[in-house]
Amino acid sequence: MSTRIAFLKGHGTENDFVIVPDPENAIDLPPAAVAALCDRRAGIGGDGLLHVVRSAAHPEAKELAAEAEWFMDYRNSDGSIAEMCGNGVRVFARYLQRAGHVAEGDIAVATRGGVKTVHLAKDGDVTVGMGRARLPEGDVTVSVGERSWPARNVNMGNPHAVAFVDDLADAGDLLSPPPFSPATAYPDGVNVEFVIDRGPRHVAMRVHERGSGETRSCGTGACAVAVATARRDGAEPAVTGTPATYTVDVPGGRLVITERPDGEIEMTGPAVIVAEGEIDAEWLAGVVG
Ligand SMILES: N[C@@H](CCC[C@H](N)C(=O)O)C(=O)O
Repeated sequence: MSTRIAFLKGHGTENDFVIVPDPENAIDLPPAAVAALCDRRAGIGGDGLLHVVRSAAHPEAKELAAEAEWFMDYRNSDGSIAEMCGNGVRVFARYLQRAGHVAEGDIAVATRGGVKTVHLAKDGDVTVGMGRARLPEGDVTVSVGERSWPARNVNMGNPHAVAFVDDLADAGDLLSPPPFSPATAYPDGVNVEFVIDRGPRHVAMRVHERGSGETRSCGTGACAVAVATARRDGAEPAVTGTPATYTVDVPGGRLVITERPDGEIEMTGPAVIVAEGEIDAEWLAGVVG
């Protein structure tokens, strides 16, 4: 009889994740295993995978264990590692609540982008403190086919290029990563957001995620978009002393993002667990080879 591995499936604004609870870090998840699990036809399907591990049991998070009991070992659907996932961390917290590992209120989650505070109500939306944005200097351009746009370089722990376009359809089918220049701007690749205005402090975006392709939402991307739009609008909370709140529509829903005068960014949106089941460990071992 084959061993079975528990999993859950969840999403935040339709940015969907395979969740693998593994408190003691006992499950081997090489990139090929992650890619197989995230495969929408031959696997479970997801934009990424949330490996749920106690910080003390993970070499990358051990030193954060005193601050945060749980580590979000996030992987993109191609198996690559990313520093942070804003929708993922809200879904991760929702899972911890459902599993009885945490109660309502504020909880700390360790990520490769540092410890994040997530506010969990019993039901409803989940808010996460995303930290501060960094805005590296220098002009960046992104392209789709023959068209190019200037983009704002925003780092939310992970890299983003934010381009304002006339129409979200201008981004085309986004079946491959939009090329960018200069090549030195993003040595580890980049998430690219295409943005249009919808109204005062209200925008809509599409995103091509590094390691996952076009997704229906990206939390770090929505924060990057909010910050880039605020700067374009001349809103700089650190200078004005007034928080700036932007509504960001994504294909899978809506996120609300506030940048405070101290630079800290909060993002609020839904986080839902939709299913749970078991992975056949023999199948997984077979696909990894
Ligand atoms: N969907 C995520 C971002 C996931 C990581 C990204 N693809 C990267 O490689 O940086 C989010 O909600 O932030």
